[in-house]
Amino acid sequence: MFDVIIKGASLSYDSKPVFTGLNLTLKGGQWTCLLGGSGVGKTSLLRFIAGLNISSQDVSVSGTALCQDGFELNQRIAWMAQQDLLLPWFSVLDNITLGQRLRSPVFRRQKVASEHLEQAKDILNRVGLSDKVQELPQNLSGGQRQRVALARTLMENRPVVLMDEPFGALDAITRLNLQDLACELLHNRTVLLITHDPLEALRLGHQVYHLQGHPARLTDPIVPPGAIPRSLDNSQLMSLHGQLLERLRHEEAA
Ligand SMILES: Nc1ncnc2c1ncn2[C@@H]1O[C@H](COP(=O)(O)OP(=O)(O)OP(=O)(O)O)[C@@H](O)[C@H]1O
Repeated sequence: MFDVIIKGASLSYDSKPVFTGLNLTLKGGQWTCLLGGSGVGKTSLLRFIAGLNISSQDVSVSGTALCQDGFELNQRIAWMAQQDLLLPWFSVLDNITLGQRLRSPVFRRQKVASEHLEQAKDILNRVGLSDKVQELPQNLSGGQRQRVALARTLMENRPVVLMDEPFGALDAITRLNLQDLACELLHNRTVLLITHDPLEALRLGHQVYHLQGHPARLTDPIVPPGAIPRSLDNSQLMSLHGQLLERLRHEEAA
């Protein structure tokens, strides 16, 4: 397992800096959670790490995001967004194997290769959707759709997973269940999770950072005790939650 090291990350849109000189290490095989107010630059930082912010006339980018072992980072990343981004005319199976099919030679794209079919069925089983293989996304609940999105992320089988508020639109119980499932299935991956929810960050994060200010900077990390996903009946967690909410409230007001 390798760390992902972000050094001197700077990004401006139309000469307005969103963040400058940010340093952050995503520890290999651990979850790093990033909190921050709307518009502070969380998604921009995720895009920076994924190499999706290309310098142009309006966007200026500098700094590096590198794997500690020296290999290219962008081939090792899977991305999970808040919207499930499922194609409505494709079945669950076709949606989660889309990446594999797009990477096959053109004449084979219509059909899922047998090794991918087996892998997809195994993953759908693990996310509890083995009875929805041929279903269209419109016939699924919000939680089921996000489970398909998680299955698609797992199909990519990448060691680094960038998650942009993937549970944000779900009800409280579905959200807790999906947090637990993601934790189990992404065990040993290096995960960066953006969330607006301090409790989610404290349940899932080995390290929890807060991005704040203009240009944005990272606060020192909080390192909650215990294995993830942390239980909600853990009094230490609830006390940290209270402290973190107070801290966020004061920092936002400052
Ligand atoms: N392509 C763009 N061109 C110009 N400005 C942009 C562009 N993308 C984002 N911004 C601006 O950069 C800032 C950071 O945006 P970003 O999407 O990274 O914030 P965020 O913290 O992810 O917000 P949210 O939590 O609301 O999704 C915002 O002020 C936004 O308006």
